[in-house]
Amino acid sequence: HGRCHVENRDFDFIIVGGGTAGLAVATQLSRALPYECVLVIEAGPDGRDEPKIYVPGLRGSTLGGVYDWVLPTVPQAAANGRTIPHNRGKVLGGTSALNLLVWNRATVKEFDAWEELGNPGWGWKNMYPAMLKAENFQRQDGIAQYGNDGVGYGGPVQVSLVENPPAHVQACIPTLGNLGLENNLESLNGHSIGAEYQPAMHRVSNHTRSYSVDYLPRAGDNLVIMFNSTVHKVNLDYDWRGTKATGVTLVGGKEIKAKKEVILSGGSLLSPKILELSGIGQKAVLSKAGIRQIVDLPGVGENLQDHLRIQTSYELKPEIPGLDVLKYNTTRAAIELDLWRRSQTSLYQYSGSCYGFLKWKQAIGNDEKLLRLAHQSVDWSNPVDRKKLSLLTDAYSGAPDLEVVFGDGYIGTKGYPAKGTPGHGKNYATLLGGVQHPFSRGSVHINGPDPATKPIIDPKYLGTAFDLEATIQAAKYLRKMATTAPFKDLWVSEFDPGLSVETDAEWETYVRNNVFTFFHPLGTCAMLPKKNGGVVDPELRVYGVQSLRVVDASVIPMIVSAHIQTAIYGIAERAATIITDQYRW
Ligand SMILES: Cc1cc2nc3c(=O)[nH]c(=O)nc-3n(C[C@H](O)[C@H](O)[C@H](O)COP(=O)(O)OP(=O)(O)OC[C@H]3O[C@@H](n4cnc5c(N)ncnc54)[C@H](O)[C@@H]3O)c2cc1C
Repeated sequence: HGRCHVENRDFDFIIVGGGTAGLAVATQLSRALPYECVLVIEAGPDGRDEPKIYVPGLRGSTLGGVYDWVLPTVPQAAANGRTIPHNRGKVLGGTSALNLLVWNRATVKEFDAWEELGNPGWGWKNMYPAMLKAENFQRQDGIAQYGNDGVGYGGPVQVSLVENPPAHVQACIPTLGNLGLENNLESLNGHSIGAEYQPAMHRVSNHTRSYSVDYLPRAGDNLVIMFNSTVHKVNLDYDWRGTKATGVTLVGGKEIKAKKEVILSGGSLLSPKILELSGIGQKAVLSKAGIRQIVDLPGVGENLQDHLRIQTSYELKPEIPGLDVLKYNTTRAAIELDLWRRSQTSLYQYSGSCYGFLKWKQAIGNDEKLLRLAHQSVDWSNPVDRKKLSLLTDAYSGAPDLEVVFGDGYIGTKGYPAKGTPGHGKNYATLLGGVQHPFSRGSVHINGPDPATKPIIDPKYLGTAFDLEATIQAAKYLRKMATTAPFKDLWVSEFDPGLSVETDAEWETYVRNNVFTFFHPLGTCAMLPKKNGGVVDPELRVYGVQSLRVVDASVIPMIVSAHIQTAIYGIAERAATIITDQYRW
């Protein structure tokens, strides 16, 4: 078109944040509305030529670096005052450029819960096809790890099962089988309970990360991206008739107009910040920060939910090959990277893991204590809590309570042992446990009027009696997995926490010192009725403001039992359909 140019002062749509959801919604709008100009404003650089991003085996190496916002929580009282860092992508693709590649899906009843919480059209019936649109499932030769149902074809994000899992990952299905969990070959079809290999966002042709930037080749030339540009706030016009978003102001003062809409896709820890800096939010938060309130919206930055994670780790027998060798042996790492570059079998192409999803009863037998604590931990006035409780107590909900992961390499909270310390030069397997529906609910708010200041993040980890006990039970179940064949025959010693940890009190201490995040913060601009703390309506429009939507993980009303990117792509796809229907003539 040529008429849509990055130097323009006005666009039809401005998308704030070129991340996971942002690039998906922007691309789909540009295709469906070819006569409109769509601008994506991304705070970070392009990054598509960065090996640390596109080599699957280098995943994790960007955390804490230049492509990461690094947003720490405030000290978490119930986690012994520890601060837990939240990594967030500050680069094209957002957090999909930094994440650990897991591609899985939550269950039918959980998406139906979103709908039942007051959001017509957001149940499984609509979310499932929207999620499938994002993906292209690739079957590799000779891989029988997945069946047929539950995967999509023809979408931009390339997903596949990964060849040659290491021995300790291969032990997953038989070990969980010996604990009574059946192999589930179609775990992405809304019924995830079982033991399963799941796809990774991995392009088979050249073994690279596939992520939200893979939407862009499908975009029209009416889509324009502005890099290294941070939005300070949304510009609002307001009078007695109401409030309307008219564009954005960048850090540095430049203003850009949006003739139709501003769409916030800054992610769950940064979209609330943009709303608050614009004067949309809770009175007390805004006045403390010295921001004049324009729209009173108490839900902004509240309802923060996340998956609780705990892990145990095992030093592998010397004859079991592991992936930590890439950390301690630079010569071997260089050889493997060279093999990867020449498209030959390499440790750097490996990007998968194997999982179990369970109800508590399957994991621990007697779940009475946990259910009792759940009843005590619920905020009965909160519909989201009541929904979580009903999924937890319904033995037939099909919504798992516990996720376990057979991870490759050392991924404990201490970090891989430094050179010269005990444990260096060894290979490890890490088992991870995730509590799927914790009851603690936190918040994220601005810390003053300066857009350069990081937000105050308080997830209140382990903040309820249920959350603490559930995390302890998760940790104990990991030990049970580790001591079950065939996994038990692969290791020589338990590195974290160490087999001396046995009593309930010892496990509690371990959990408080090591509880971590699965990096799934969400819910901070929740799609809920306003009276229930909602920030956006079922069309993702911010209450009380015309022409302003939020499209990212912030709108998720209730956390679901899966890694959340498939749900985020589904949200972006649905948002694009909703917006297009409004503007197509
Ligand atoms: C270490 C880690 C591992 C993970 N592993 C997995 C996994 O394996 N599987 C899975 O499903 N999920 C995983 N997740 C979670 C998942 O990746 C994220 O939930 C998801 O990518 C978030 O998408 P989003 O669109 O909400 O936000 P993001 O993708 O974070 O996008 C937000 C974008 O907005 C930009 N932005 C923010 N503020 C501004 C501003 N003011 N101006 C301009 N631009 C701005 C940011 O730079 C960013 O590009 C992981 C997360 C982390 C951190």
